[in-house]
Amino acid sequence: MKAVEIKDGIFWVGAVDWAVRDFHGYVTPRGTTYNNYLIMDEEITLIDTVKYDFADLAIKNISGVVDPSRIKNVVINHIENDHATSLDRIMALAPNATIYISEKGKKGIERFFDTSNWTMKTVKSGDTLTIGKRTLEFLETPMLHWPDSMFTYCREDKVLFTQDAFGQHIASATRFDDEFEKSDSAAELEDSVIDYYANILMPFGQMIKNKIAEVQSKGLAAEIIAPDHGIIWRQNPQKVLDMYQDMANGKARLAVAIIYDTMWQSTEKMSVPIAEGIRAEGLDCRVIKLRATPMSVAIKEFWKCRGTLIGSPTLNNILYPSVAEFLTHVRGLRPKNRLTGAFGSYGWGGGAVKEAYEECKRMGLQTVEPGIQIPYRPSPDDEAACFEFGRSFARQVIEYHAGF
Ligand SMILES: Cc1cc2nc3c(=O)[nH]c(=O)nc-3n(C[C@H](O)[C@H](O)[C@H](O)COP(=O)(O)O)c2cc1C
Repeated sequence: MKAVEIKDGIFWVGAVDWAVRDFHGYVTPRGTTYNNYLIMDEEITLIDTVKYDFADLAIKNISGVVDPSRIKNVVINHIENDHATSLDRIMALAPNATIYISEKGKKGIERFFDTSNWTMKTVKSGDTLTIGKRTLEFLETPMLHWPDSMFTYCREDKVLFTQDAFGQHIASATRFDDEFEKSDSAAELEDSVIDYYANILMPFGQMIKNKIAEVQSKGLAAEIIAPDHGIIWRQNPQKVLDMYQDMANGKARLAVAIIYDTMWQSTEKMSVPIAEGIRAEGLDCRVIKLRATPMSVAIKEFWKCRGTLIGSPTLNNILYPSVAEFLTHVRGLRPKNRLTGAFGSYGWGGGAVKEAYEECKRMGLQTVEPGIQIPYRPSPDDEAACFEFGRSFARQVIEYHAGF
């Protein structure tokens, strides 16, 4: 994709990665993009770089607008490998450029490159850089989602460059929200925003709320939100701000996810009447077998639903490994405002359901107890009990949801 002007004199000069399917363990069925931006002013300024193996593409895009040796400033909003690892290639072309970066970003970038010949200036919230007609203002956003992270705001054009925040893993020939909604759909864009938030930003809800408030209180009104992945928000930047605000407030669907695994299908057999019980109370229900589903999809579905039932057989007294992996992954994401329960089949002593509850409580999630455990194969009576368990859980999810 060639450079695309996103506002007079401001160009997207990134790269589309159509092929990536595993992004540090996160499944990206639609690939992704590494966005960076070139501002053509008296001092030509590059905002972020791209993942190292896309450096040639990005440099080609920059060269389509200007000779890269003329870049005067490089702003690094985030040092993660997919955004800053072609910085050496840019600095080789523009060795006299000055890098603007947060203090923590500087310390981090020194772990990636020999920076001894580079000019680096650290910036903090409120610092500004005048590049000609335009002034850039920096806003540190620590832990959104790394300690070094910051936003850069172009005052005159009202463009907010937000690195990973408000991004999505979508490779597309379209660059903007309005274009993508026409070529694909608004629903797909929304789902990608939720997917990204659930898998990357879930732990940082309170910080997100604080930062959105800070952006508003500082009057950094954004006509364009330009993230480092996926689609750029120009038609309706408020939409993604509202979505983030809602998710940070714990918004969820009044629905239940059944997330399970099974060795010999008994736990799976239990999931059927449980799902029917949930439906009998009028709730939507998603059933997800872990080894048949990418982890990031299971996490997204967990996050979307107000209630989740964890299903696991007992293996050697404990949780089935894929279920344990899922719960460990979710624990790191520090979920809030979700109701949980557990079920499973066992042979003799059991143990998986007890462990599932322990894990949910360890995360501080509210639980519905007891769960339901069936020795070996569920009988028709057991299936009836599973149906009632599903109904009862759904009723409690409805009650719990009313508190939001
Ligand atoms: C290798 C192996 C280890 C097992 N370990 C235990 C155990 O420690 N405690 C127990 O109660 N059941 C144990 N079981 C029995 C299973 O939990 C039981 O077969 C259960 O019905 C399997 O549920 P599933 O069909 O959903 O996989 C074990 C089964 C296998 C295959």
